[in-house]
Amino acid sequence: MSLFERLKADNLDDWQAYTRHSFVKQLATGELPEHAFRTYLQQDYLFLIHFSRAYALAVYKSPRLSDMRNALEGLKAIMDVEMDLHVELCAGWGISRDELETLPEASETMAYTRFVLETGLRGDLLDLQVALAPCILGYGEIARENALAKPAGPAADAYRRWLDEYGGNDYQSVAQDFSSWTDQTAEIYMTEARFAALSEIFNQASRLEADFWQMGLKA
Ligand SMILES: Cc1ncc(C[n+]2csc(CCO)c2C)c(N)n1
Repeated sequence: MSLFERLKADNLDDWQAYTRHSFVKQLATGELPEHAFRTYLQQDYLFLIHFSRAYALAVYKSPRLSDMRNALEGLKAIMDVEMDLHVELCAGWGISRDELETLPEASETMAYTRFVLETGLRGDLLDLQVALAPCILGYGEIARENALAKPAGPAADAYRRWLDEYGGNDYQSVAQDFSSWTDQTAEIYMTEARFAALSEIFNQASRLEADFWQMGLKA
């Protein structure tokens, strides 16, 4: 069993409150109001800026050169692929890259990103990877569970594009590689005594993910 599977099993209720959140369900059917998605995506752009910093911290916290390379690949995937999706979708609403960068940051965005950064700063690479795991593995799971969804309505194209991005083979292998990389780090740092503290980090990050969806819904 991978470390991720153990963490998920230990936090199943909070995990599903995140991955099966009504934001996700409404996105899959197309019922999600477009302004909810737009608010989410704009905040997510700011989120990804700080997530890039967290991956840069993962380079710094890497015990081996191979870990540094994995962290660097993750950093590049966010800055070269994922942020472009946001820019592309926001361009469809007439919002430029410059405007995205200067948006006021919501407290949900601040809470989640600074939690991840702080967890990485005070801990080792394994703590940081566990704080990143709900984000990276959750989106992979959400896209898989909704692979057959056919969103309807005015924002259907944007919702389909979003689901395809994370459901595609490229992203699915990013998620799989991240899980394997975390298992490799666990071989160095994991002890049974640490599991409870790691599970707490995983739980907090999963709840902050659910809050992030809720921020979009309440917009
Ligand atoms: C709130 C929030 N949670 C998770 C992701 C997904 N995500 C963030 S970084 C990353 C790795 C890219 O290789 C992925 C998939 C997101 N965008 N926003």
